[in-house]
Amino acid sequence: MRFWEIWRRILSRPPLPDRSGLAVAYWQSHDEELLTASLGRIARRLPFLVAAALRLAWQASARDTVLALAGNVLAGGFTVYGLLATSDVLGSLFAGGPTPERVRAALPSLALVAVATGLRGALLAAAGWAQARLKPQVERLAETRLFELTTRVDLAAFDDEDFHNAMRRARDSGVPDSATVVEMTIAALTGAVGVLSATAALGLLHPLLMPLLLVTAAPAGWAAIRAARLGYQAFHRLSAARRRKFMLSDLMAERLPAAEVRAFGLRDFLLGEYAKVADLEQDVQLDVARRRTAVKAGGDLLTGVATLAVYGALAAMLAGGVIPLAIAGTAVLAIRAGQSSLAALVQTLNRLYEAGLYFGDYLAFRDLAATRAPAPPGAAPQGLARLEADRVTFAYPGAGRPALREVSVTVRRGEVVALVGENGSGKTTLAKLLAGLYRPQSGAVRWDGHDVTDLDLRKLVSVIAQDHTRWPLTVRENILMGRPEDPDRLAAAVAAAGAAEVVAALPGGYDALLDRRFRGGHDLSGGQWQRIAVARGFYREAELVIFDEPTSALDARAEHALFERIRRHADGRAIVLITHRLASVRYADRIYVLREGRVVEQGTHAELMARAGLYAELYDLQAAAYRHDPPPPDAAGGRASGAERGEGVVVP
Ligand SMILES: Nc1ncnc2c1ncn2[C@@H]1O[C@H](COP(=O)(O)OP(=O)(O)OP(=O)(O)O)[C@@H](O)[C@H]1O
Repeated sequence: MRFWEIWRRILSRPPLPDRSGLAVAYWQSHDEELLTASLGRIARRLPFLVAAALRLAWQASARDTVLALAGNVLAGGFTVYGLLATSDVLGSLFAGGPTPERVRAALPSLALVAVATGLRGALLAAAGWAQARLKPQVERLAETRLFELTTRVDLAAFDDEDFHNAMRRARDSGVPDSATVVEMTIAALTGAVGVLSATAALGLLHPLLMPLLLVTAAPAGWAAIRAARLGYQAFHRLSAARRRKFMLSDLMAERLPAAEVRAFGLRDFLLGEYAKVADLEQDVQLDVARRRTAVKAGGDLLTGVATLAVYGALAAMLAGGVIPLAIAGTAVLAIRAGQSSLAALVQTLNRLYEAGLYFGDYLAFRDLAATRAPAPPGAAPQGLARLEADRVTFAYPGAGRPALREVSVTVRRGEVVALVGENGSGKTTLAKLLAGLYRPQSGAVRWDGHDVTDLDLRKLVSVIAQDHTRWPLTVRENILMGRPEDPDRLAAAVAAAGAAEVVAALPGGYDALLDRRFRGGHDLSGGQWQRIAVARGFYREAELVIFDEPTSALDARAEHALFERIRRHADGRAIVLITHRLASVRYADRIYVLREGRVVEQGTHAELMARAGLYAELYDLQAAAYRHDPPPPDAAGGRASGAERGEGVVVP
């Protein structure tokens, strides 16, 4: 009574110490449904996981899968054969007559035992070799499939926290465990064949012996499954915490944030945040270790009791004359062989079950990602005459309010269309919708009348993003971005972006590696990086080119030159330009002014100035700064008189 009480208390889960509210912090997600799934439901899931793993193995290498499976099954057949031959050996040895006679009579069966053991060993070795070859092939296939999906899902999936958590689980554990599941499936099959062989041998010796072996299976099986489940629950509970830990470790140990960490004295703050997450992780892991130990001890104890009962039953059968001594002797061997196969099987099932849960995450992520993958794009349009956003509304996943509401804009071939507005007004979001990177929740973006979601725009759109990626590649690769090299076009794009002197100054020129983390790597200034990013945009020769703040890091001369080139670049293509430098949009064919996700004004510079609205107000503020004027009266609401407007003002 007392034992059960103590054990029950060890197994019960005490509430985790909530250090600074981390256990319920916003980034920590729980999937209650998975955590509370019954053992029965999970056990029903195993065959599905095994089938999925074998399918993956088959696709990775059919030959190695067949060899691994067939080798193990055939080896099991030789186990039965060897045990039956052993029974004959014992029968001959326990028979009456002089000892040399009995040994001689046992020799043929002994030879058969030796042959069966040798063949079994050879088959297991061949199967083991096939299994070892299978592992890296399966892992590679699983990883390739994952990255095929992560690079295909729509951009909005990356703004979704649930998607991120699922991706992290699939990547960190699902992929390595896909190979483990395959390995354990084959090992479980080997163990099962071993147990079945021993059971079959016992059945052939005497049918009553058969159930005895299975009695020892129940407690160990229970303990294995329960322990695996505890481990998985801990992993799941820590999924979001681990993601935050990785993020914090990047902030503390990566080159990019290193300067700000020092400049802002963030060391103690970051270490403190890290300690909170690490404490939580440690608490959960210790809790699981404690409960796993209790489960294992209980399982071992019950297995010992069951083994005692089995040998007791065997002794009773022998004493009662139900089985002869030779059969009892072979039965002991068969039970021992069966038990060691059973122990291996339970261990394997334990690992299979545990890895299967993570592999289940991988499969679930693949399904989830497949639902987030856009339909295969249709044909690529031949050119572009008119691109139009028609009353588009778009909200980011989980965002309270839409970033764009009922926005309509039009860009025609040969035009430069500018999007202006204050921070957060929706310019970048609109540009991404125009490029077909996000899908609007209502309304449509049409490319010559066709919805962009039905078109393959990959070769027709060039986006020079505000937060462009600093690819850790060579200068050449940074500009070509996987396109074939055309030296003339490369030189023209680099010149147009004002990047020629950047390339010339780098040792190695186009072949210079732009990543200081590698030996011989270089880094560029913010403005130099921006020139490379602009060259990347020019190189693509797209029908639609989107420049999102292309000059934010450029010096005045480079900025002026770039806007001139952008205007020239519009010849034959459509340009969307996002910038806060309003002097540079004066020559745009049309300007759309956004405020809180809506287009509040549109027209040419002259029309918008005459309208005396938001655009004119922002323009005057900038112009006044360059003229050293005091800001126009009532800068927040009204604006200066028409005479004060910046038509004639020289703004760099
Ligand atoms: N990935 C995202 N997930 C959720 N909300 C976002 C995301 N990106 C932008 N937003 C929100 O959408 C709104 C519009 O952002 P957007 O980047 O389009 O503005 P913007 O006009 O380009 O601003 P800026 O001038 O500062 O570049 C903002 O309220 C912003 O907080």
